[in-house]
Amino acid sequence: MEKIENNVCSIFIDESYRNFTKALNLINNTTDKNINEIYDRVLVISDENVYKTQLNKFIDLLNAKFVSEYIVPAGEESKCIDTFEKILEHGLKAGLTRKSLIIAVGGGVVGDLSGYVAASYMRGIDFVQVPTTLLAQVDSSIGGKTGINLGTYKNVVGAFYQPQFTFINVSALRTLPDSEFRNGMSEVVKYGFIYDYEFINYLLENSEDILDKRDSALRYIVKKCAEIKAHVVEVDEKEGGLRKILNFGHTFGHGVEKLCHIPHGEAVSIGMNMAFKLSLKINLINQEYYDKFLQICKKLNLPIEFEGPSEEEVLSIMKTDKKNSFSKINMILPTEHGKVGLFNDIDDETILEIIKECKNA
Ligand SMILES: O=C(O)C(=O)C[C@@H](O)[C@H](O)[C@H](O)COP(=O)(O)O
Repeated sequence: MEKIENNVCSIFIDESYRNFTKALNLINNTTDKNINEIYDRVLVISDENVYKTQLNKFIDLLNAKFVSEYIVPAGEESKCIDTFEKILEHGLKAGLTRKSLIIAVGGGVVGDLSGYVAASYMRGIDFVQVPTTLLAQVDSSIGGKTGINLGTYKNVVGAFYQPQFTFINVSALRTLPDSEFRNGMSEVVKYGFIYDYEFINYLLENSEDILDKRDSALRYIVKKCAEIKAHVVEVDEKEGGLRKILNFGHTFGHGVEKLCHIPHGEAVSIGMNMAFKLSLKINLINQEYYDKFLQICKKLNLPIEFEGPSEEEVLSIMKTDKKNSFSKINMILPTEHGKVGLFNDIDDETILEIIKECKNA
């Protein structure tokens, strides 16, 4: 088991769930304690897909006496006020106290939702992230962004609330459907373009091993992304500055995600394409750099175009992004190899043109 630790994040990376209790003890400065000697009750929140494939294995290894489960339907629709309220009620009925623990076992939806339940229940109880998808392992389970959606407003209700730790079992990725794996690859690629351009070369050179889900490649990419994310979050936990770079691809992406009902990661690669095209148009980058982006998307089968809504509809969703201020859309755009910058002075006409160019006619 490897550990990544800084002043804000604690992350364990392993190949099974066997060392979960060891990680729990390490974080609590105890040795060999059963989970119910540390927490009076445990609530495991998960979704239907994980329930079918992995949850029993995880709960058996937990060896807890006082444990209950709450299973939500798989999909973004579960990240809503209704499910949030039902889980809180379940927590009360199950007798969860301030000395109880919530464990989120699943993808980004389960992690975001469970984290917000933990942040709100009795004004905050401990929680642990156990991400089972690539997207959750490299991104959403790290950094303490928790929350739910409100209608078309994504993640608009929530809190920065750090998990006690994130426990990543990389082998959970082996059984991940290809579409779900691709969903996470967009966020993986994002790290190369915002922070570590060498990583893009690694991804290009090892794309076959990655797509075949070879152990060493999976472990390398999960560790690399977790290290970058943990560092960014340590420098800027509440997104006052540096952390904004993680939004690369998301401002455009959230627009198409909502309107086209496509998975988050797919929307992010389409959103990164829009950001690249815009950078090219306003001469922040050259064609060669954009071609590199196109090359990696092709190698890893990441979508770069959307179908359906008009450019005006996409723009109107972009205008509801919670990162906007003073009526300006804040956008993260590529500026040089492995670097991005924040821009908020792009006029609507230019944005509309770019959205149109990314529409599959
Ligand atoms: O952790 C962050 O900070 C990120 O921005 C990571 C994003 O990849 C992630 O999708 C996040 O959930 C989007 O955050 P939001 O602030 O737009 O809700």
